[in-house]
Amino acid sequence: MMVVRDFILQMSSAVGGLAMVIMLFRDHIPHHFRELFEKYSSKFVRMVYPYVEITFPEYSGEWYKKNELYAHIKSYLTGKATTRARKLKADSLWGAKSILLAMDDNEEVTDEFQGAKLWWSSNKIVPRGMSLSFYPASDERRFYRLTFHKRHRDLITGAYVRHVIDEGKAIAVRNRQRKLYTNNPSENWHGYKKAKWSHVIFEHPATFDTLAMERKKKKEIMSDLEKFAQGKEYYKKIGKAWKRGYLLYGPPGTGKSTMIAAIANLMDYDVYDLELTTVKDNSELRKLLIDTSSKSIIVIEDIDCSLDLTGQRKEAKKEKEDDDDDEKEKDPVKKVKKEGIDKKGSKVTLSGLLNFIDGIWSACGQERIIIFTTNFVDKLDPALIRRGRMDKHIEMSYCSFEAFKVLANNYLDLESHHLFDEIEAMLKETNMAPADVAENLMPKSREETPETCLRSLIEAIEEAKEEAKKKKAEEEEEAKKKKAKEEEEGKAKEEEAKVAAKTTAKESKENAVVANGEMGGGAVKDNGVTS
Ligand SMILES: Nc1ncnc2c1ncn2[C@@H]1O[C@H](COP(=O)(O)OP(=O)(O)OP(=O)(O)O)[C@@H](O)[C@H]1O
Ligand SMILES: [Mg+2]
Repeated sequence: MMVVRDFILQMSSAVGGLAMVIMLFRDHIPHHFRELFEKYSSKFVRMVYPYVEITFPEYSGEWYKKNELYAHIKSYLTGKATTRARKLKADSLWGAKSILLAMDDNEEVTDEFQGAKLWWSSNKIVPRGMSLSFYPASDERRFYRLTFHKRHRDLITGAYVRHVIDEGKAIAVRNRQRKLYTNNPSENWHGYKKAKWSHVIFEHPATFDTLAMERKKKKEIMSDLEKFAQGKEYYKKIGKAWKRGYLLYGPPGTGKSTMIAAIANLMDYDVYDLELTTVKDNSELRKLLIDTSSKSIIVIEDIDCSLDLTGQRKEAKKEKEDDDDDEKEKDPVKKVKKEGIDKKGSKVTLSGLLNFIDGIWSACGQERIIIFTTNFVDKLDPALIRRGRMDKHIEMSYCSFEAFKVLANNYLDLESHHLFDEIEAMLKETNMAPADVAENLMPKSREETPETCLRSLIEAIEEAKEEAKKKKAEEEEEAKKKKAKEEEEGKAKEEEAKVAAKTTAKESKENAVVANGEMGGGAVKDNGVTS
């Protein structure tokens, strides 16, 4: 069949060549023959070449978004190429057990579907004038071409394409390595390494089982996630984009990052770790968003430190700084500092970020979770974390006894121990982050036993308790001093005010005397009384 098609292809190109020659002499053909000629020549070509071609480009749309169809076809053809293509390209997947063999450029494989034969070819368009280079050009355009007989048009454009997509998706899931992405600075969005995101294989071992947290809270989060994963139809019904926002807040070392890894592992999602400070402006932020895939978690860690997101209050401060501009112009050091900040700093604004989370752009792509983490939830603008944007607020707290038991089980394989009661009482009185508890529970040498680890934890809690006491005493002392100072300042101000009032009274008296003296020297009123 392949030979027959090649023959037909050659024939049709010969006919095309003939048509070209005729076109050249077209002007010499009498006018009334010309129309007839054009009509029948195209009919003739269609008769001789009864095949239909569909192309599937790698990038499509105005912003060259990655075409998901292309990715599905690639996965689908990976299976076919391994057994049928002559020229294969080994796609290495870091961390994968085996290499993936894909069709090389300009290679062709045949496929069959319900008795219909079809051909897939892998192509690329290299822009003209491109010099020979080992690396692919940035504007190289890749695409797959599907060719089939026109009598199978309905079958291929309907059932077959659906079959390719489903099969491609299934193959992708089987070969899938979850990825951890981070955004590239926009200077790297062009050229050979053009990509908005770089990735490594996601291999974090944290799970909800290993997460130290109260069982009830854990269960609640897990069922929220499961409900979300099954919510496709529900979100459609309520007219909401299929995404959910989580805000994880709490002191350092309480497991916020660990929780993100556990969520990714539970949901089987990719993770996009967005470094906001390298995003120049809102438009870049939007481009990054549309380049993320479905079934993913978009994370912004330490959101309070990432940007100036406290909104209006900071604006006022900025205005004040602008007022000082004259002064800065005079001081060269201040001037350089100010210009440096203006040029380097990210111009992503609060409203840009709000749009990123739930603007109309956020609906492109589906099944996405957005997670913010912070140590200082009170610092954030309420607009940023209101429900609907950050749907679920999760407090990651200091280690409770229940959380400790999970850690003891993880680190020491202990379900119970006679020291547990003591630890329970101590943890009630002292705040200690799970990270610190975990560090103490981890045996550092062969000699260490569960008992010694628990004892070292008890010591650490005692130390932390002492430390907290000392800190509290210092704070109280500081507060006392501050109060005394304020009182002293208040008294001094009062004294100053009294002195000032006395001086003013004295001065006004003196002025009155002077005025009287002047009036007495000559000003006589109508009634003859001097004033
Ligand atoms: N709740 C927890 N369950 C299990 N391990 C924890 C938990 N909290 C902390 N850890 C341990 O402590 C380490 C630090 O935790 P993690 O990085 O998740 O804290 P964090 O809350 O993200 O801190 P930061 O606010 O400083 O980013 C982790 O590698 C993990 O081993
Ligand atoms: Mg963290």
